Amino acid sequence: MPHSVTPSIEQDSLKIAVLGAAGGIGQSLSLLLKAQLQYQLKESNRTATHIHLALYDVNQEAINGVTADLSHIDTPISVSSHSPAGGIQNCLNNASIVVIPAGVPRKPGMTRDDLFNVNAGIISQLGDSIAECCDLSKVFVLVISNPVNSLVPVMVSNILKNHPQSRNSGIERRIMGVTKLDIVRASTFLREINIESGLTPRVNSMPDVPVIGGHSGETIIPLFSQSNFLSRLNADQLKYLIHRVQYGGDEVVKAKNGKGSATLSMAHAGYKCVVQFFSLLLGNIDQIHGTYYVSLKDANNTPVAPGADQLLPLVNESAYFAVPLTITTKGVSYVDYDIVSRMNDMERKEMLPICTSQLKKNIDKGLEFVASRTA
Ligand SMILES: NC(=O)c1ccc[n+]([C@@H]2O[C@H](COP(=O)([O-])OP(=O)(O)OC[C@H]3O[C@@H](n4cnc5c(N)ncnc54)[C@H](O)[C@@H]3O)[C@@H](O)[C@H]2O)c1
Ligand SMILES: O=C(O)C[C@H](O)C(=O)O
Repeated sequence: MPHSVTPSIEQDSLKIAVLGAAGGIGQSLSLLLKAQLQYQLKESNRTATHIHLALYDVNQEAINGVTADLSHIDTPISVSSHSPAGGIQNCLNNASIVVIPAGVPRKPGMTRDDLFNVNAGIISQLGDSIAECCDLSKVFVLVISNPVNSLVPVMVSNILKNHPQSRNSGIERRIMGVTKLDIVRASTFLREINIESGLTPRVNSMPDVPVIGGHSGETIIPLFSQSNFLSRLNADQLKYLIHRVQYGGDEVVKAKNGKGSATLSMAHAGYKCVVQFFSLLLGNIDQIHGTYYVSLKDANNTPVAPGADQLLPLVNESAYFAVPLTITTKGVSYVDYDIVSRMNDMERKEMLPICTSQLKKNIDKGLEFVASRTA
C-alpha cells in the first residue's frame, strides 16, 4: 500500500508527480513544491483547487521517510509516497505534470554521457509507465535526468514507437528537457562579474541571458550578446563567462568530490519550471514563454509548431534543440527561430556548428538505444 497522507484527491485537483523524489534534487524540489506552490493559487480564481504531490522512488524506505517529513509542513498541499512495492500507477494516475530527476548523477572525472547506459534504461521504463498510466493528450513531462541531450530523444521516441495510444496524442509537444539551470547560472555569473567590474546592480533584479542548444559542455550556448551588458564585457570576461556556464556543472561535481552533482540549484531551477506549467494548467496564464530542450519534429516527422520549420535549417537540421518557446496546454505552439538570427557572428559561426555536431551524436545515441530496445 502506498503511504498516503491525504489519500483522496478532490475533483478539482491538480496532481504533480515527482519520479526520483528521494534523491538530492527530488527532495529539495519536493520541499519547494510543498512549501511554495499554494502561493500560485492566490493569483488564481480556482481557489478550490486541491494540489497533490505524488512522490515516487525505487528506494522505498527513503521515499516513505521523505513523504512523512514533508507531510508535516503547514501548507494545503497533500503528499503521497510511492515505490515499486505499491506500484508506480498510483503515483502517475491523473498526474498533470510529471517531473523526472530519477537516475544516477556524475562523480568527478565522469561526463554526462557516461551516465547514459544506466539512465537511458531508467528513463525508458519510466516512459513506459507514463504511457500506460497518464493521459498522453494532456500530461506534461519534464526530464531533468542526464544526459538530457540523449534522454529526451529516448523519452519521446520510446513513447511514440512503443505505445500506440500515443498516436495523435501530441505528447511529443509536451515532453521538455530541463535546461533552466544553464539560464540560472548565466544570469548569476553575469551579475557577479558586473559587480566585480564596479557596477551596482539593483538588489531585486537579475540580468536576463538566453541560453540555447543542449545541456552539456559546448552544446550549451549562452547568448551574452543578447543581454543588456554585452558592451560592458571585455573579451576575456566574455570568454570566462561562456566557459563558466558551459562547465558550471563540473564546478559543483568537483566541489562535492564524489557526493554527486548540483542538487539545490537544480531544484531551484526545476521549481521555476514547474511553477510555469502549474500556472498554465491552473489558468493563471494562457501560455508559457520558456526555454526547453524539445523535439523540433512531431510524430509525423513534420515541424512541431510554427517557427520550427525556420529553425531546423539554421540549426543544421538538429532534431532536438533548446530554444525559447511558446507553450499552451496543448504543448509547444511556437518556436522562436529568430533567436538564431539575433546571434552575433561568433555565436552563430563558431559556437552553433560545434553545438549541433555534438548534439547530433547525442540524439542519435538516444534514438539508437530505443531502436535496439524495440528490436
Ligand atoms: N538537467 C539538469 O540541469 C540537471 C542538473 C543536475 C542534475 N541532473 C541529473 O539529475 C539526475 C538526478 O540527480 P540527483 O543528484 O538527484 O541524484 P540522486 O542519486 O541524489 O537521486 C536520484 C534518485 O533517483 C532514484 N531512482 C533511481 N532509479 C529510479 C527509478 N527507476 N525510478 C525512480 N527513481 C529512481 C534513486 O533512488 C535516487 O533517490 C542525475 O542524472 C543528474 O545528472 C540534471
Ligand atoms: O553536471 C552535472 O552532471 C549535473 C548537471 O547537469 C549540471 O549542469 O549541474
